[in-house]
Amino acid sequence: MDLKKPFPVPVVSAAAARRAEDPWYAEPQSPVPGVRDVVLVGSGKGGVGKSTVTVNLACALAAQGLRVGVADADLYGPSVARLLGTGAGLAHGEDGRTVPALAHGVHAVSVANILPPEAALAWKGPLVAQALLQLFHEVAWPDLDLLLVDLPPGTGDVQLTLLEQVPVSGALLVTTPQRLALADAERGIALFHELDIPVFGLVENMSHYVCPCCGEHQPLFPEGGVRDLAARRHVSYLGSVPLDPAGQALADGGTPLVAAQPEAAAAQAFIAMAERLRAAVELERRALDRSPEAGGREAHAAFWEQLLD
Ligand SMILES: Nc1ncnc2c1ncn2[C@@H]1O[C@H](COP(=O)(O)OP(=O)(O)OP(=O)(O)O)[C@@H](O)[C@H]1O
Repeated sequence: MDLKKPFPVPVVSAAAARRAEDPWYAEPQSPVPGVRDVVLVGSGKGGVGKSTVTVNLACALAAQGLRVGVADADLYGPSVARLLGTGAGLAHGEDGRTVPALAHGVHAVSVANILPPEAALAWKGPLVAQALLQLFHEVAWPDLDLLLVDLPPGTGDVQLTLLEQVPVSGALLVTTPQRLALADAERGIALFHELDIPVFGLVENMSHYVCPCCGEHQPLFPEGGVRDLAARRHVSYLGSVPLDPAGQALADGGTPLVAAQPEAAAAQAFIAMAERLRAAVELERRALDRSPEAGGREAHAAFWEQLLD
């Protein structure tokens, strides 16, 4: 490969290019059969714990009685199957559709289950879109209250494709407290807001360490940045998750902390966040019920503003 040549990836995604040509462009959105709410879990940067947060929130929501699924849309680094311990091979129904794995009360499918692993990294625009939509329409999802979608980090083609083609109830963003991570998280919020997708909140991960001897909270980075970002961009702060080395070891073995040690400080943080997320999804539903048609957007925004005041 000639490294002096520009890397042959378009700067603007295929979806964004279409959008740029025609500001009114919108692909038809087809609902995911049987799924009530689709909630995206995003992050500005990679490695901030987005997949860890996704599977632990899913386990917590399932333990609270919701029917929950996780769709791993992280084409470039799918890790949900590993984190839930579901392995790579999935069954297929008589109609040929993939049947999600069930682990810790959570139904899960990863792009890694559907695609040959070597293919995904080399894919661009239309193929990415095609693969993603398979995840929603060629999977035999059972009836679900909530389908959490683990996105790749950043604000790229996957996000735009999903937002154009799958009806999404809202999103949450995971970040660590470092300033670089915060700057990218802010871009993520901006993308969702620009596309009128409610942001249910910010999750602060690996912010502190809880001493196992005395229970003291020791901050690992400068404090307050995530809360400030949430306030500045008018989104909820869903809470902070401590760095938990034991949880990390469990995750590597395919058992989410919430399932293995629900009493651990990090697990308790996930459980509390799951309750806040549930409440936010319900509020969004009520807001939509009040303003179901286009043109009711002001009523919808007013509803949220009133709650955030
Ligand atoms: N609170 C935590 N305490 C300890 N380890 C954590 C915590 N959160 C995440 N980790 C660890 O950090 C690593 C990265 O987490 P994870 O894969 O969830 O990040 P990610 O944001 O989804 O990454 P990417 O999107 O780049 O694939 C993993 O090894 C995970 O176990």
